[in-house]
Amino acid sequence: MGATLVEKIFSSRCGKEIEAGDVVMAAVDKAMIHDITGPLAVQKFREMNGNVVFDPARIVMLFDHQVPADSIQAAENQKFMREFALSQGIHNYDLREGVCHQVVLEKGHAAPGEIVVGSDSHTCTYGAAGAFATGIGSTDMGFVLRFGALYFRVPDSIRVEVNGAFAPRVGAKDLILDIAGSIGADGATYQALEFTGETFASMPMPGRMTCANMAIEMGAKAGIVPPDAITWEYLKGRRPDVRPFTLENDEEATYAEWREFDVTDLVPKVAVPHNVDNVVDVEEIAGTHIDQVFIGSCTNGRYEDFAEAAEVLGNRTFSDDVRVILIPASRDEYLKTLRAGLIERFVKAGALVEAPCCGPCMGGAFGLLAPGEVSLSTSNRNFRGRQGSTEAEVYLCSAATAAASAIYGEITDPREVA
Ligand SMILES: CC(C)[C@H](C(=O)O)[C@@H](O)C(=O)O
Ligand code: SF4
Repeated sequence: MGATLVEKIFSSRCGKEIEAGDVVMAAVDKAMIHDITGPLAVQKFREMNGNVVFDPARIVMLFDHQVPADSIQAAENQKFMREFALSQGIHNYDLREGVCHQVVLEKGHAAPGEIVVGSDSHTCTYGAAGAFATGIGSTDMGFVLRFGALYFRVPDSIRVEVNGAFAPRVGAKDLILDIAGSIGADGATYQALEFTGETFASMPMPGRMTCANMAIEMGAKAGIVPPDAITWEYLKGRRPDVRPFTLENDEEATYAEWREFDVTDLVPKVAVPHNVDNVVDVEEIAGTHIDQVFIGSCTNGRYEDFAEAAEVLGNRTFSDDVRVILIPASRDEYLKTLRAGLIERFVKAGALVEAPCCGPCMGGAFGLLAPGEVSLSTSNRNFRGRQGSTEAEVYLCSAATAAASAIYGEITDPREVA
């Protein structure tokens, strides 16, 4: 019998043949905690009589949701977490690097075949690097901090096969919105999405991250892209301890479903309020007035997103009627964007460029919307209240669509901006 990628990973980690549906105790390679969920996980760890963490080198701690601290409570949480890291000898911790998921990948904390957990739902992003990565709750994380392992019910997989080449100004975000629209916000609950086909095989890492990131928006436990030359190239220098090896699904693997997409005729897509699977072609809602544009987050806050936004912007400026907030997802991405001269261009065009953090993505630190306001955002969630008032609206799109719309103050098809 053949195995899916996820079954292969669990079989290899558990040292015996594992099938979807099996419940196994598996060791984790890395565990990620952040400023918001970390304190509760530490509390749970202590309640389990935790004194010393299982392995400080396998814990990654990052601050991103409320940085710099935006309230006394946030400052207290961060102080508490810093002290915990120091007392436990956790040195993979940083207060300045940026959005946790981007930083985990950049620092090589996730590699093919590894099992990585994080106390954040978008931990599934690391499937872009061929890892089985999933978000867990704080009680589970307390257990992981203590024992370095966790019970998993091995998910079955939906094979998402994508073929064709993208048209100009159409890319990974449009694809994953299209997939979310078709699978539905709960269409992959407790399953894994295995992203295959020629489109993924030629997709650079940033696009793979965007797609794996949004697996959870369909309810999936994980999203995974089979590791290939692109993955190994990305890991070069980040993971000197890992040598390339083959990790692929078997021809005869059993999938819960097999879905096929072709991007040849794909057009820019937008998820309209208030659900991620309310997906329409941009032209259907072109002209919708917007108050704020956010380009950033673990979904689309990478240099490539800003480069595309800059291409669309050209020598224009952003509309005076729109607050344009741009936040590179990490210091590395910020520096790349800075060195390319894009930050200066964006600032001159009227944007606010902030230091790496989650920003307005979940209506946390800043960039909140007033009742009746409309946001166009490159992030991953648009439910009511996500970016401020429950009476506000959030639309989700690619960086190209966000930039085009920011120029005109209304939702605009990026293909129309010559
Ligand atoms: C704060 C955290 C628990 C949350 C998550 O788990 O995803 C956040 O990152 C989000 O995107 O909503
Ligand atoms: S950028 Fe948004 S989705 Fe990503 S971790 Fe931060 S709040 Fe969650």
